[in-house]
Amino acid sequence: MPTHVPEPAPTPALADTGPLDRERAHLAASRTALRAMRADVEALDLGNVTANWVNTQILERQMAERVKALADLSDTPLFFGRLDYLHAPPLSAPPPLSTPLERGHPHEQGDPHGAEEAEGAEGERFYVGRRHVHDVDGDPMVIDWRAPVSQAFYRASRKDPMDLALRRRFGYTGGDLTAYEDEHLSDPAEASATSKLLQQEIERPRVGPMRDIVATIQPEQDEIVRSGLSGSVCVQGGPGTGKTAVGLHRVAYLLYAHRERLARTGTLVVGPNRSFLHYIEQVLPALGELTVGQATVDDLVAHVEVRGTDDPRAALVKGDARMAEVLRRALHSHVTMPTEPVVVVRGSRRWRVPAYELEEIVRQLLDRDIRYGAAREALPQRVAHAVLVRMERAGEAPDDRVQDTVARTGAVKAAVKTVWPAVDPAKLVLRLLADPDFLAEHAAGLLDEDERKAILWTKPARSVRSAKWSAADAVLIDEATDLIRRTPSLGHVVLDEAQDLSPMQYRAVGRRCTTGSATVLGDLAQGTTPWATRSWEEALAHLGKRDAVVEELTAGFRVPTDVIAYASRLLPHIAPGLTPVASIRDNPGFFAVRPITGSGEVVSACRELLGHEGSVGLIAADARVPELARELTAAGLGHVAPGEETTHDTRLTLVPASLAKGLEYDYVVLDEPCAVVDAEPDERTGLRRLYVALTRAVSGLIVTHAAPLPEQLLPH
Ligand SMILES: Nc1ncnc2c1ncn2[C@@H]1O[C@H](COP(=O)(O)OP(=O)(O)OP(=O)(O)O)[C@@H](O)[C@H]1O
Repeated sequence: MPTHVPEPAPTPALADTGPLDRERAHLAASRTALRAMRADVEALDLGNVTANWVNTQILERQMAERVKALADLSDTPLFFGRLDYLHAPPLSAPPPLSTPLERGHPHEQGDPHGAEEAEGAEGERFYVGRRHVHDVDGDPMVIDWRAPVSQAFYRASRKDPMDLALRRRFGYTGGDLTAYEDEHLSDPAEASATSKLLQQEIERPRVGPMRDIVATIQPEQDEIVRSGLSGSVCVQGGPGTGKTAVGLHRVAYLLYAHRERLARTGTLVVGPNRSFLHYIEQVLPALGELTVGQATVDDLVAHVEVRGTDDPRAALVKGDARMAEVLRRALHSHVTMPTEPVVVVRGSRRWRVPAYELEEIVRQLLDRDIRYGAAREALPQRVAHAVLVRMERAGEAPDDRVQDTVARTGAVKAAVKTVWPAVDPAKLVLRLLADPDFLAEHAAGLLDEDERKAILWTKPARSVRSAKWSAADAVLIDEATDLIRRTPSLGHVVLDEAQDLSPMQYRAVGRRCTTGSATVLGDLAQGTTPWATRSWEEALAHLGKRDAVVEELTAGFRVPTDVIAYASRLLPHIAPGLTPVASIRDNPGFFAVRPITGSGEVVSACRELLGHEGSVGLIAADARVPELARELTAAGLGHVAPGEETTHDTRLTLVPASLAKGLEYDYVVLDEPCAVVDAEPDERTGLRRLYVALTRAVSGLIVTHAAPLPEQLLPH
């Protein structure tokens, strides 16, 4: 959470302390009301609600979560905006609400705006905040930012005032309300001005993990945040355009609007690595959402222990979508057509289903779009049914219990075992990677000889346990697992830094939201894997979300103008055709490119930047990290690794370039661009890695280099 909120610059409105005092009084009253709401939940006697032990446990857990969600965090403003409507807002459908605990209070149920009249006779006034707060009579004091009535706070403009007489933004210092800023959007005489509070929020020094942007979501971001649950959205956006922020706020919005459904099906945020997930993990809890899962793609497919690595060539082939077909063929090759009849003995009679009829049953199952495992389970019943038909023809009247019994007879079981054997997904992949003939047979027409050679193990593993599985192998096992048994689908998945996923990884994520929707976030220019996404259309097809709407964000909230202009010199070489980011930061930031003669000067640059407020990152090619760590330590500069907590005294993070993606620091020292480029297998990937590293700074960047700079960075 943010630990520092700067004092807003005085605005004309500040001169009049009367209104500010009234707003402070409303804040104090809202805090009291929130405390009362919390006390109400704590005092709930569950014994009266349910006599069932399991239900009590569930309710207790929900209650604990709700109590947590109702916490009044002293440094988090309870509301950040006020809306005075000219007229009563039009009625719109309320978001569906479920259990009393989720609803929180009966007054949240029947209120179509997400708010009743906030201040009765005073008119239609709403305070917009992180969560809904009501007084003892159930009248709303703060409206959830996600409620329909709050939308005008984000979207209203002079062109479309959305019936607002006034939009007021509040400025805070710590938890204290210290400023406000008014816009009378319907007043043609009032000139439009950029919001200073918005600018201050954007330029606030970064400390610690990512924070929410709920007070300053921009209209184009809000459109994505509030897009419906049924559709998938893909957001292409350059560094710092708020993709991650938008994705997280979208989950929060969807959880509000479809709480019951998503509580049942679940939501998940997928990020590139642990340090990134750690960086973003506080955003949703700060918005009162505690139930969203977080995982890397590797976590999702963790069927085996990953102890091996692939060379890029092997990883490229293993990640190719053609592997899905290879696996499908290999799996189905286990099904053999029956050559023997099944003979079931019951009492004195023998019932015989001939091979050709069994073959017909097997063919029907193969033609149906059902999983291998489900078909295998259906087969004994089908065979038993064929037996029953014969019994009926012979004048018997067997019921369904007889069919079950027949399905369990040794004869039927033995036939199923031969015709449709159980397959272990890891063993299937093991055989493909270990047995050249098996691979050649099922990859015929799909993979050429070189490709097959690239993925075959030179030293074939003997067993699933002893195999040195790679991350790409685990994805193959996940695909095979899904071919055998359908992976359950979640209600919504947010996929961040998507551009780095292989087609097979997209498929792995896609099968976790087959019946749900997805928010896909990424930047084609930041793709640094050998299989990096070339087009969103293609990626969405692998994900199974062809119908997703692709949106582009181009306004940059992170990187200062000079720095983004410098980094954008790389764009024609790494992603021609992409729109460069336009920084909306007022502060031009600090930017220097320094030729140096030794690592000591890198340390000096860090020391210099630590003289400013906020976090500092030293980003370097992975191989240079140990040497730089030694230099920093020798110079007495404490530092942490990404994912580790910075402290007041240790604000410096030493970041291997491979982990910089998605992260940001107030000030960055970028060590030796050439080394960052050279560490990658090809120049384009190297330049993309450099682009990522160059775009992590919020307030200032120093590039230090002893070797010449990559020529693509020189002015054209
Ligand atoms: N509307 C906004 N108001 C204030 N800050 C914002 C807004 N949108 C984004 N930001 C801030 O800008 C910074 C960059 O946002 P974010 O990390 O979501 O960008 P990104 O597009 O995911 O970047 P990258 O491509 O580098 O991963 C964050 O500090 C975020 O909080």
